[in-house]
Amino acid sequence: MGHPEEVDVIVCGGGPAGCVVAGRLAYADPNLKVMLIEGGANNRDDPWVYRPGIYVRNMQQDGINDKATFYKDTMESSYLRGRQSIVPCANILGGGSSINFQMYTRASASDWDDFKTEGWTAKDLLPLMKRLENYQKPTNNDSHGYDGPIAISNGGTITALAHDFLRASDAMGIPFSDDIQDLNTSHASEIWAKYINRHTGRRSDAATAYVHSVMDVQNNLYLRTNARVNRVIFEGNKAVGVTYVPARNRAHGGQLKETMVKARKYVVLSSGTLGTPQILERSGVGDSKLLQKLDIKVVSDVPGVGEQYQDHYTTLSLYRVSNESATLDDFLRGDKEVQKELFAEWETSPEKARLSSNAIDAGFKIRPTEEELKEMGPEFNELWDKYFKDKPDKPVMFGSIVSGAYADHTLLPPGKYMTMFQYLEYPASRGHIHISSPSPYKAPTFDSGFMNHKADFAPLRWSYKKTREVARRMDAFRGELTSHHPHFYPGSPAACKDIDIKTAKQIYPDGLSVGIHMGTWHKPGDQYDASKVHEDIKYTEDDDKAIDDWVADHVETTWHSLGTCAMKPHEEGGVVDGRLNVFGTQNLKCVDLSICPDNLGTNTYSSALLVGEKGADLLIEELGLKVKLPHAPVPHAPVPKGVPGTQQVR
Ligand SMILES: Cc1cc2nc3c(=O)[nH]c(=O)nc-3n(C[C@H](O)[C@H](O)[C@H](O)COP(=O)(O)OP(=O)(O)OC[C@H]3O[C@@H](n4cnc5c(N)ncnc54)[C@H](O)[C@@H]3O)c2cc1C
Repeated sequence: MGHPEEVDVIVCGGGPAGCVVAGRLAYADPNLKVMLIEGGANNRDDPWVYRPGIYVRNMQQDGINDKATFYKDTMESSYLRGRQSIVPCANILGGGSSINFQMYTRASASDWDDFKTEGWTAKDLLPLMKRLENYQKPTNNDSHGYDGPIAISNGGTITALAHDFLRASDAMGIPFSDDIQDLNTSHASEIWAKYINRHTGRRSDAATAYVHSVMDVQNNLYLRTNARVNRVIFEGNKAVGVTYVPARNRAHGGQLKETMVKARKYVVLSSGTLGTPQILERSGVGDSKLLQKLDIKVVSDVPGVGEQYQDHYTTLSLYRVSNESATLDDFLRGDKEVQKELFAEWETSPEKARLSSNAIDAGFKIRPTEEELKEMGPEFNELWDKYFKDKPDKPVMFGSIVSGAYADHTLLPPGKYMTMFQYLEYPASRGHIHISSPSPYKAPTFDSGFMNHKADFAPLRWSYKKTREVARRMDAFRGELTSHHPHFYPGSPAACKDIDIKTAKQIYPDGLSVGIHMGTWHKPGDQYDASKVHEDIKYTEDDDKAIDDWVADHVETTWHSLGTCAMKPHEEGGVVDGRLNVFGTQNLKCVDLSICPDNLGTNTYSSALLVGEKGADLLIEELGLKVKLPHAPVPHAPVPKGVPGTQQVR
């Protein structure tokens, strides 16, 4: 079917927010022509998308079929000891939801209230949070939904390591709770839920849920993939269409081959936090000084475009676990037999397969105690007083356990691992992204801003210590992988100890070299003793410095970019108003996580969907339509023989 040259609404970017907008609008009125233009490939029936357990592979960059765009800091950062950080972001239909780790969490109520925008309080948004969910876990509160298109469950399996982690966390003063995604809990642990349908064992991505579902039953949603939106076309300041180019320019020797599509009613930018500001700037909306320098005609002078880039920051620490532990390491290493077994298990019984999981089965949200606060230094305490003290629902850090090493296995010795993810939810640091040329093929100027505010070191240091104490108290703990920890002075009581000799000998029973070089290359850990009572490790100032250096060397994105087209007044650096209209333009909205004026304490897929639902409501209202509920039935990926073509809902 050929695509029309004019439609009613064009949605630029098929991430979670864009998919919600395009799908909801098209489903609301079969006569409304909606076009969704996505820079990456179609995700439909892609086994590297719908099988949950292979998500790690999506972070490989092979230059042929990349599912992500890798944004690299343009300059070396003095805050990262000269490093240039890399922020991968989705380049595929479904956006982050097609490649992400599928961890389900939600923002705290005060996060939305802090937007200070009419219609955006947590109370206003709660019905939309429910509307998007097909929640498949038992729960004891009324904040979840059951008839929406996005499935949330515990996946096919929960490892014993996760239970071990929860018990050890409890011993560290972090109580277990049924559900810490109730918008209020800020210090507790839980079985961490996943965007996986428990009936089908499939990833619950936004394109399958909102777009493929509608395209299966209606013909008014036009999907263009591998097409990069270049710019918005304006008549005066009214958006009347867009141009797009092939996502790769190799075919045309670098020449711009633009195709134009007209929009009778709206142009919606949903190209994500790093994509949307670039389209705005190429279209003449941004800081007039930058635009004039690049010879781009100014449509609206909005200096906030591309500013206030935010993320969450993570460091990962790796621990050895007992050889009996169930982990994904052999699968991830590429052991052919194990891969065959796990893929076969997933094919035959996806509802209980090990691959119907991300192996991230438990986690916690934490706030420091008064005692801990005293050790976190003046910069963080100032931030605490301003930001956290009066908002008891805001956690400072998240921590979660991966049953396996989230790492490049060629860099690791043999054996089994667990990874502690510790991530900072409300960093004070800020970055920016701006185009460096009017060409959509030229890399932008990007500064992630990671760690450029000193207050961000203390919570990362604190949570490293906290997760280390949890790890040491776990039954499966068998040492620290020293290469993936801070480099403390060898004589410090805080110095890491690696695998104990007994566990090492189990790995290489006939090995002749196990345990040699003790004290130089290998400082072995103590042999496992179930009766051991653990004392907290004491850290000196030098030890803290070692942790801070390690943070600077290794801190990285959690892929939770937001904030570059903030919803706040123009004079305060805002880009959109409360109805998501871009200042100084007509018929142009931004609907994705770029609109967040402040951070959200959550893994951000839930929030991207929510912003999409809110944007869809605003558009549907302005078009004089009504949202059609429930949404179109969500298809399987791919439809297996003898199984109904839709996912079951509760
Ligand atoms: C590797 C990774 C792991 C993550 N893990 C989790 C997790 O476990 N749990 C969680 O809750 N969240 C996670 N997230 C975050 C979550 O997926 C994102 O917050 C969410 O996808 C953001 O949605 P969005 O709609 O704002 O933008 P995006 O998802 O970034 O979507 C933007 C879309 O626009 C397209 N695009 C960009 N520029 C153009 C252009 N010029 N023309 C056309 N199309 C364009 C992109 O290809 C992309 O599809 C993860 C993200 C990543 C990348």
